[in-house]
Amino acid sequence: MSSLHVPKEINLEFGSVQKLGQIASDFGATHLFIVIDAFLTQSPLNYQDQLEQICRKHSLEITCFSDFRGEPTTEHLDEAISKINVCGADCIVAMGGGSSIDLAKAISVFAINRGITLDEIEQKRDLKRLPLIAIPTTAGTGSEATKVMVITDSKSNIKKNPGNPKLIPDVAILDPNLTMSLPKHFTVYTGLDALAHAMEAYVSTRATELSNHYALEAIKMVGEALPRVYDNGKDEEARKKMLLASCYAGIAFSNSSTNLAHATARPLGAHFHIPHGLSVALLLPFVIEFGLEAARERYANIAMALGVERSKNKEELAKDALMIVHRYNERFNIWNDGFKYIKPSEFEESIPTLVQDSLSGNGVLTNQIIPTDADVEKIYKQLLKKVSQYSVN
Ligand SMILES: NC(=O)c1ccc[n+]([C@@H]2O[C@H](COP(=O)([O-])OP(=O)(O)OC[C@H]3O[C@@H](n4cnc5c(N)ncnc54)[C@H](O)[C@@H]3O)[C@@H](O)[C@H]2O)c1
Ligand SMILES: [Fe+2]
Repeated sequence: MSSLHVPKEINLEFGSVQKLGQIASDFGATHLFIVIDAFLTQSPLNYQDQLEQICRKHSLEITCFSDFRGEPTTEHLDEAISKINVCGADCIVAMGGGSSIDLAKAISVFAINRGITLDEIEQKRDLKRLPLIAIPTTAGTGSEATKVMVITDSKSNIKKNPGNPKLIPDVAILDPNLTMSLPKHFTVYTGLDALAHAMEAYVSTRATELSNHYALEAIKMVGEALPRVYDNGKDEEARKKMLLASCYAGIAFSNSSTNLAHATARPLGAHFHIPHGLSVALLLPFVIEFGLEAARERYANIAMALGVERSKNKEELAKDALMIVHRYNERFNIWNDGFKYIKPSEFEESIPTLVQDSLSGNGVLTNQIIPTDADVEKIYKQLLKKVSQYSVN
């Protein structure tokens, strides 16, 4: 049976952030705890001021939490919980990329479940949380529509990603205006993350008819819009398409799964502080190569969604899907950017740990072929070889 978990409401339009006050009032909220990326509170963006104005019109009290940088950790979460315990807000709003939305998801749970641990969240069927409204400002994670939150445990330095359908935000507000300021490099990192979500969801052994629909639509939209937003960040139509693609890709993987590209990328984020989208983009081509034979027909369909001519045979089409992803990495400077974070000798020494961390979670169990330690080691070595070529250029 195919079933689909999605937010109760998704708004997609330029200017839709203006609806926040009304949406929160409809929940009966009186005091919003706004988790906002620190960068977005600064001039010239001043999104915090904009939110305050929108909320004032509806007589909503607000408390902002923006004391965090980078991807969220349990330390950030503890600080936020201390703050919300004092102000007593009754609704959480997230504005930012996946980092802000995931932190907001965690706050919505930990604010009313004293003593719960990240590991317990996945198992708890009747998980309660505060109402949650998500406003993404990157087009990549789709966290506004997913049941997953990614938080690094500050003690173990492991990126944890508990999933529970109760974590899906109640409302997603997709306002493409908010993504127009995203710099080129984050535009492609996050855009390739969305592509990876959709591709991995589509080739997963947990894929369903419903998740496949969202996955293929997302792949098609990324293929059309990502090169356009890379060339011109002010292309409004393409920005809107990327935001929708990211949301669809989120729905796809949240109702199917991600796979080996995410399982191998997560330790790169934790050990080398590589931005999430970049770490996934660096590994995706090698992971596709590993699974190409086993999921040939699926990769052929992906190639067609990316616009490759249908007259080719399945084997050629599947290889084209791989070639397109390699081409994106060249065109969007992914290898060069990867080299800024990966120092070859340090990376080589870490490979055994990276392999162990990738295989320690359940992230590889839905791969068409379950990889061995040696398979994962080979994937990291392929990446090392590739970025090493850039060190001499
Ligand atoms: N919950 C999920 O379903 C899910 C899925 C994939 C990834 N993730 C997690 O999400 C996090 C990454 O999120 P992300 O890729 O969206 O990046 P991010 O939220 O970390 O933001 C990346 C950078 O972009 C900046 N930024 C954000 N919006 C901007 C805008 N409109 N204009 C200018 N700058 C802006 C931020 O300040 C930050 O420096 C990681 O922790 C990753 O593991 C979660
Ligand atoms: Fe991702």
